[in-house]
Amino acid sequence: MIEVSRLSKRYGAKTAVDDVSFTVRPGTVTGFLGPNGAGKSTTLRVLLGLDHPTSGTALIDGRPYRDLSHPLRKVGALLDGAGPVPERRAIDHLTWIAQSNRIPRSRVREVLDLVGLGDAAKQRVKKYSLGMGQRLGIAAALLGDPEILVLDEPVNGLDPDGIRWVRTFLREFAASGRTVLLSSHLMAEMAETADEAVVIAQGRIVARGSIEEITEGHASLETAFFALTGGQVGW
Ligand SMILES: Nc1ncnc2c1ncn2[C@@H]1O[C@H](COP(=O)(O)OP(=O)(O)OP(=O)(O)O)[C@@H](O)[C@H]1O
Repeated sequence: MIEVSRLSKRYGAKTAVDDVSFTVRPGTVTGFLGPNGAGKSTTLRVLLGLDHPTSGTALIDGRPYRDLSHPLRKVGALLDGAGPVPERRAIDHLTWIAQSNRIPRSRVREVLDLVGLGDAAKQRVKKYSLGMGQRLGIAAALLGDPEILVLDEPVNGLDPDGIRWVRTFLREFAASGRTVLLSSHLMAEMAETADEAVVIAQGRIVARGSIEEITEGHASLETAFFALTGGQVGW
């Protein structure tokens, strides 16, 4: 369970996240939606202990990320910009993460097979396509066989096959009773993948609930989104 409660984050005079509260329940895929600059990445960074909140809390099973005894076994994360060293082979990249987190080496092969990179395990990461890179990021998030996945824009750059693969994977992951929080700019995709959504604009929550609740009275999740966020440009 993820519980964000009255979370605020200011950078100098700029309020990036303003009194944000929401929960993400096990067994669901929850979409985190918002225009550019809305505060999604900031919220996820605080949740993952990469940044300190100005006030409020972001807890994972009742604890801040930094207090988890085996963080990778509890939460797997894919954030923008946290890529592997391009010269490294994929298998070495994952082995390094596994070893530094006391995860058995055998798990590296498992996650590579799980994301469909088994045959490309020994290629250098710089030879990977964008889609392969995203799969490798998801493989890294899965190393600890976590109960919770937190993914920032996981389908960015993926082709339709790749997008469908991520969707099916996340649906199955949640169906097994685990928890998924993912941000995405792709409304149609989010409507297919998520059960619940949290919509943020200018640092504040403007809607949360099931996709059906948020879409009610609108032609689609996308039109609901534009109505809720004031049709801000930048999408
Ligand atoms: N380190 C920082 N210093 C100053 N301002 C920041 C910092 N990080 C984020 N911000 C500002 O906080 C606001 C929220 O940014 P954030 O990256 O969380 O938005 P986002 O919803 O993830 O947007 P995007 O979809 O573009 O990634 C933005 O106005 C951004 O410029």
